[in-house]
Amino acid sequence: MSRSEPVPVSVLTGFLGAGKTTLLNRLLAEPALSGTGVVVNEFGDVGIDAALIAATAGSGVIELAGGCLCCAVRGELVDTLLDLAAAMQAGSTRRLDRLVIETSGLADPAPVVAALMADPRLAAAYRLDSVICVLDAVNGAASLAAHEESRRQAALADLVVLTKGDAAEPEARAASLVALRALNPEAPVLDAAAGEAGAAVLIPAPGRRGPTFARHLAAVEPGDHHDHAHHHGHSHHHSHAHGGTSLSSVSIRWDVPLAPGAAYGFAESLVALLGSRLLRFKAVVDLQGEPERPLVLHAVAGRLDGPQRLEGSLGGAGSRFVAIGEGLDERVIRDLFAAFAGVPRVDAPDRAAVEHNPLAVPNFTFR
Ligand SMILES: Nc1nc2c(ncn2[C@@H]2O[C@H](COP(=O)(O)OP(=O)(O)OP(=O)(O)O)[C@@H](O)[C@H]2O)c(=O)[nH]1
Repeated sequence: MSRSEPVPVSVLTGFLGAGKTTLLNRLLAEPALSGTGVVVNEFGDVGIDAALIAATAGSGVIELAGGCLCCAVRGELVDTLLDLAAAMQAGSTRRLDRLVIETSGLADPAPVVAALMADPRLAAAYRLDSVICVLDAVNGAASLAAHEESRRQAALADLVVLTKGDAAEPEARAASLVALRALNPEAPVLDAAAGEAGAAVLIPAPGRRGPTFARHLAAVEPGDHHDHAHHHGHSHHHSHAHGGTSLSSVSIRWDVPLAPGAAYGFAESLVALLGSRLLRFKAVVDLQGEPERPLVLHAVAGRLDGPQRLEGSLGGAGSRFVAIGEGLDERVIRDLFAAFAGVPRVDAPDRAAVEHNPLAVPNFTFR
């Protein structure tokens, strides 16, 4: 590809935990896709996906955490892409064959697509190739029914990759596809469980319909009462309010290596405490005595997946935990973590608990 030719871009979208990063890792391992760059966006304040992608594929990954690409960090995306284009042009960065932008699971992809198509500086350097939506065969129908973001992701897709077909009941898989078709009757569906989601996901077969201005820009029109606003709290907790529900994230960083039981126990307790209100939980954990094999934990839609391991250390960045859900109480989550991490917290609620506890030591008060 010549220096002046635009770099093809695929926007990889799909609801929280649908399997975007897992798919991307699989694609990046394909020899035909070795020249692929990645920009990954996360809702939580601490980035986890970049560590998972970098650890698996060893490719250059640019991380945009702390909000959704569609609003909170859209400006950062534009700046990042312009910087990358300038670096490729100057030859200080390897020329990419293609770029994948993995949006957060809560992002509306339409403004990202609009930025790529409408900004003349970006349009000169990049060419939007496809919008790929990852649809979870286990949780897809429920996500599409409950979340406007999920519906917009599905509606805008040129291509859908169905994930978790290996784990889904046939009824759940069929319901996900029916719900998809009601929103997007045309996009081809590749079934990852059937081995269909190879390099062709990013290198379109001749004849696969590409994105059109009209369709994408129509999807950007705010004609569907989509109310999308961010309210940033302090740096570890922010929310995403829309359509009457409020989703928020709580992020924890922890510098001291943890016992596997502490990390897993925290995750199990969080899932038990919050149930389906916990839309997503993910963690990379620096384990005591095993710095080269960090623990990876995922929960999706209130269900904890089996623990996984990374090969390679976290590079001194410490453990990171992110919970995303409805009505999260940051204080409760932090206290729960502290209990598993073995850190006593003598603060206001504990103090109240002891002072008002009928079993407390008589006349004991906090100073
Ligand atoms: N059984 C099964 N599990 C999968 C599949 N794809 C992903 N998962 C699991 O689903 C969980 C979430 O996967 P991710 O790839 O992190 O999902 P994501 O869409 O990137 O998540 P966010 O970026 O947080 O929205 C992990 O536990 C994965 O191992 C699949 O095809 N089959």
